[in-house]
Amino acid sequence: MEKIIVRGGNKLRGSVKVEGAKNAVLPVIAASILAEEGTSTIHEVPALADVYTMKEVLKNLNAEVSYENGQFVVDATKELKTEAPFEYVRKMRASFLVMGPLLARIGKARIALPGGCAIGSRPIDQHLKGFEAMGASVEIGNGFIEASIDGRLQGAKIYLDFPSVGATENIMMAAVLAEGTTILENVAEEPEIVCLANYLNAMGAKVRGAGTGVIRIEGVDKITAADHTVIPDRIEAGTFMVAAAITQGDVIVEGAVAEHLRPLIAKMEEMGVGITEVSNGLRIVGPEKLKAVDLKTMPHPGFPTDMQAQMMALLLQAEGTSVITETVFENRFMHVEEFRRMNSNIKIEGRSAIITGPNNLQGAEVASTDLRAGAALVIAGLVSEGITRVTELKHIDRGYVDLAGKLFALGADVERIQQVEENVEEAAASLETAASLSLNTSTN
Ligand SMILES: CC(=O)N[C@H]1[C@@H](OP(=O)(O)OP(=O)(O)OC[C@H]2O[C@@H](n3ccc(=O)[nH]c3=O)[C@H](O)[C@@H]2O)O[C@H](CO)[C@@H](O)[C@@H]1O
Ligand SMILES: C=C(OP(=O)(O)O)C(=O)O
Repeated sequence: MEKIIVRGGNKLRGSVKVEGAKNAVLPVIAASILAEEGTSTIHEVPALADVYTMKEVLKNLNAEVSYENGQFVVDATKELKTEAPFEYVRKMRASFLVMGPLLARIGKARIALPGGCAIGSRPIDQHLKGFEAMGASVEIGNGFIEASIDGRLQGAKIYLDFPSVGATENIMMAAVLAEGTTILENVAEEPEIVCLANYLNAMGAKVRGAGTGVIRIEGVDKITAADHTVIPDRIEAGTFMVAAAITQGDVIVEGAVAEHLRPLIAKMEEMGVGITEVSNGLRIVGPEKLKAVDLKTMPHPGFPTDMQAQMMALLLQAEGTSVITETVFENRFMHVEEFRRMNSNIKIEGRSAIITGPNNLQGAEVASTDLRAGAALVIAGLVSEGITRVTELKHIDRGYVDLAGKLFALGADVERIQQVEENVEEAAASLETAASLSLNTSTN
């Protein structure tokens, strides 16, 4: 079984470069299949498990794809197939983002129903409401969602009940080839939405208002491939900012865009962390003592849910009582049990976690429950007494390129190892898992 082993106590120093954003690149790759003509080259594409899954989804749809040295090249000019099987959607919900482009381009899509995951039930009703408003008929059966339209989608006025990131992206991609104008209200305003809109516009779409609460899309007759560079990953940047702060370190996070990180910067500054903009990113200086703060996760520009677990690790070290309220996902406190194994004082009351600190954290064997939880446990290990062993690294690999290696380069005592099992039962269980993993990933 692979583990990340952390021995706490080292202060982080130096520079770390962030990758292109996972949550921007996945919709951008999905959008690339809108192009009936030409080849798109997408730059700054991080080598993440999710990117390889998306590559398989596109290949399965009959697009020609290559991915080398951070460049993802897509030629989707051949006739596309309509189906994304459960094999992919199960590994990564973002596979569902090909539904909008397929409907727009070929009028039909059959995608496996995503189902729930560790952080919540994650329905897709808002995506479907958008497609139906544009004239598509949607049917659910046998674990699949089938959407189709005779002729072209029709522009429509659509109000989202919640500013869902995925629904905003999926509907936006469908609307670029619709007949007439689509007005999308109460949409997500995340930087990743702006990144997608910029790519769509480079391909000849007419999308206005991305980054605000209302997006207006004038349908066009044809989309042509284009080159695009993905924005830096604000969540990876935030993860290193927290790692620097918790160790009283002094780190430059290269590529961090302050504008994308306002809510995190504000909260970390309230805690006493020194943050300054420098020419190539952000410099983070961790204080000797951290102050407790309250925070609530919200859609952008509110505090990002994807930074909640990492901030919990930081708040464990703060003096006093902090309250974290998770409003975006109903079940995103799975890491609390793992933090408790590291000797921390956290109470859960409904959607809030009440943290009393500072905690005298102790190393333990803990499991990543999702990608951000995994990163947060590694961060907690950086200031724990003794050795922390983090397992279930497949989650971390969905969202971080070489997390252990990058922390090591900053001076942390961190390594990723393949541990030989100590007894026969464990070895057998591990072999079984490895066999099923290799079956699941054999297409990657
Ligand atoms: C690949 C990607 O970009 N993932 C991000 C994206 O996920 P994702 O796009 O799945 O997140 P959404 O913004 O859609 O989900 C937010 C909330 O809305 C609910 N909802 C969503 C759609 C819908 O049709 N109905 C509905 O009720 C979800 O269950 C959830 O409670 O945004 C999340 C919220 O910032 C981030 O945590 C994820 O990292
Ligand atoms: C929850 C996340 O991603 P996804 O929506 O891909 O599961 C995340 O990036 O923290």
